[in-house]
Amino acid sequence: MTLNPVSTPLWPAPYATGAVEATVQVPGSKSVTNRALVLAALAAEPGWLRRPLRSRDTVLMAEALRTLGVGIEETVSSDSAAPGSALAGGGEAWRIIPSGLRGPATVDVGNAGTVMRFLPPLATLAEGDIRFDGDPRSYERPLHGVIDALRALGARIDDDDRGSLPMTVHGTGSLDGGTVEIDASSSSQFVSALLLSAPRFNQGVEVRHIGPRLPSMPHIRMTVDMLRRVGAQVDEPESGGEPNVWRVTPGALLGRDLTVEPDLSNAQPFLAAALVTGGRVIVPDWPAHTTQPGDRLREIFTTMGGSCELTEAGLVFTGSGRVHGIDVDLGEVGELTPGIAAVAALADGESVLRGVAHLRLHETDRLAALTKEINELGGDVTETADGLRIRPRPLHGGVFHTYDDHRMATAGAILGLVVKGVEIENVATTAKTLPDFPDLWTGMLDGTGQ
Ligand SMILES: O=C(O)C1=C[C@@H](OP(=O)(O)O)[C@@H](O)[C@H](O)C1
Ligand SMILES: C=C(OP(=O)(O)O)C(=O)O
Repeated sequence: MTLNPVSTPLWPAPYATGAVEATVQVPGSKSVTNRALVLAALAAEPGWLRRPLRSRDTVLMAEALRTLGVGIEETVSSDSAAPGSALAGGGEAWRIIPSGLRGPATVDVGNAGTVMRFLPPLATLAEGDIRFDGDPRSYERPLHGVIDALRALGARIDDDDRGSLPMTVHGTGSLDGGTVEIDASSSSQFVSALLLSAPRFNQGVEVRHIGPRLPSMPHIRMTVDMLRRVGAQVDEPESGGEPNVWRVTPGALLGRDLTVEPDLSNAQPFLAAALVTGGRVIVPDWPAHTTQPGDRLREIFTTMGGSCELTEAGLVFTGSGRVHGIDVDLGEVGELTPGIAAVAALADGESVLRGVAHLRLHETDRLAALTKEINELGGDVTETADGLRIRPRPLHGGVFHTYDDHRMATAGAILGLVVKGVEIENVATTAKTLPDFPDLWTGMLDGTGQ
């Protein structure tokens, strides 16, 4: 793929004049919010979603479900909070009222992997034609695993033999389901997509992953965990099942009252700020137990020189003033790669990031984009077959292009904290999962930024 930097407004990344000391309330998880919306839409009764993430990806998901007939009411008042819940006293909640899914409809997936992969299985349960379209990049992102699997399970899909978007699912109101083999080595979301709607397939589903290694296992665990919480019966490898095989039994889903955890992958730049400036950042409401891949940051950023403690106040992450290189397989936590690469470029030794070849098909080709942009600031990054080799060099200011990738923008902001004169092109792309990023970032730096 060729990377074509575009010219959009430049955001001067704030430079930290000292150690960052801040408490940062991180908005809700994209991955949890979008799974919860799908499960609530498929439930047999209404449910609540509290502290949902409101970002481009989740609003696209909510809009798509509304287009298919699901009621999603937004409330921003203390009345919406369950007594004693984290929101009592104010906050935002969505009430989700399932109804018969119906077309014809057009779903805009934007560039949201969760929308383009999780909704086609649900669309097979709608009556009528559901057309899927999205950003130009969505045409390039892999979808064949979902399309081929749904066809094998009884669906009719018209994609002009592309195996990608745009496409139309000819929904008939039900899907046979059954056993299907897929190669999910390019995206774990293929597996999650099939499992999430499977309780509503006539025979449920048995998904057998037959390809090489499967990325992002914590996200598949999240899918299984959230399915079980709404009453689905799931057999999976990690509770004694066959390796690479997941089974979901058909059955009705419960409408639940769920409070969304902070997005731990979006906590990454803030923790990185403490690491690279030798400061301290507290992220309130860090869950003690979670399936989110961002929880691995506690270990990864500790290896890279920080230390952390889970306290009543949240996760307290402290930098030591030293940043170390790391040799790590990020296959399970690929979405953390851009932020880790940025920190690695500021370390005292070389880093090797492995197991993330599939990032070439994320929002942009992240391996190419990180290599190009860090090197243009004076860095020494090379692509390997499955990741990056990063040799820290003294960096200088310049424009950091983002290629419509929210995690490129936050990676550039991390560099800008300690490298004067970094300008982020199109910081607004952070709206994909964290529209508040520029404000949260400058707020974090009150007193230590310039
Ligand atoms: O299921 C999910 O919510 C996600 C799974 C992962 O996708 P891949 O397995 O395609 O990397 C991850 O990178 C993405 O940000 C979110
Ligand atoms: C890969 C990502 O997103 P998506 O859900 O679009 O795959 C990401 O958020 O890093």
